[in-house]
Amino acid sequence: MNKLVTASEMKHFDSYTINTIGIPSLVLMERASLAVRDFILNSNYDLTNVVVVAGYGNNGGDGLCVARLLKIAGVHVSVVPVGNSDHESVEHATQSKICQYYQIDLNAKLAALEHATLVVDAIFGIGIDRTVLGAQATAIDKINQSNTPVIAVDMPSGINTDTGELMGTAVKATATVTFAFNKIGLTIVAGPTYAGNVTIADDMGTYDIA
Ligand SMILES: NC(=O)C1=CN([C@@H]2O[C@H](COP(=O)(O)OP(=O)(O)OC[C@H]3O[C@@H](n4cnc5c(N)ncnc54)[C@H](O)[C@@H]3O)[C@@H](O)[C@H]2O)[C@H](O)CC1
Ligand SMILES: [K+]
Repeated sequence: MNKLVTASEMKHFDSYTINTIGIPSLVLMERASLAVRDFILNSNYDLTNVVVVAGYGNNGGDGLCVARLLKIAGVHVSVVPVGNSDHESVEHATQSKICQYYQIDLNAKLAALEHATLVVDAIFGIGIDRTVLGAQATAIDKINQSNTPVIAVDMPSGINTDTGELMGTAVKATATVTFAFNKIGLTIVAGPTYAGNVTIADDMGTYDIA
């Protein structure tokens, strides 16, 4: 039975894996993104036009990595950036630089959702810590209005990792691929409804220091 973790427990396992054991964060990001890519490629979703909606943290970094991996697999994919680029994480910047070598549109507009056949939600993961407002709330509402299948990266954006509560608004995902361990917030309150079918990518290599 896969354990259920909180955001802080997950962050503790991540940092132990990265800083003590020595698996680089970009390696974990690549393994997480490969799990999302495999889930998508092994599914029956229409991959004619995949749109990744990405924040500027590491959840967004995963989204950029997924976009690259799908492009390499021959999928037509574009990225809609959402949020404040001043808050870009180091890993997100690295993934953004890599994507530029694969001719991926990293500045698509939200209007791209009107023609998407599949949406990848990479706005927020376990780092969400306050009510969703502004550009991120607009993006989430546009995703929900698009009536397009949505694959959430790690968490449906807007759902609190620990409580399962809506942080103002949240992506209503068709399916969620969550990393290493299941999250408490995916199993209670609004989590199950907004997560859809949950797949746990439990072979990430993230160390479980019980
Ligand atoms: N567990 C693993 O093995 C791996 C997890 N990864 C991915 O990293 C994210 C967590 O990334 P992080 O940068 O800590 O946070 P987020 O990307 O979720 O959020 C970004 C950033 O946004 C700020 N924020 C929080 N709430 C709000 C809000 N309501 N409005 C605006 N901004 C907000 C806050 O500062 C956050 O830091 C995890 O989910 C995985 O997807 C690794 O990449 C791969 C391995
Ligand atoms: K997400």
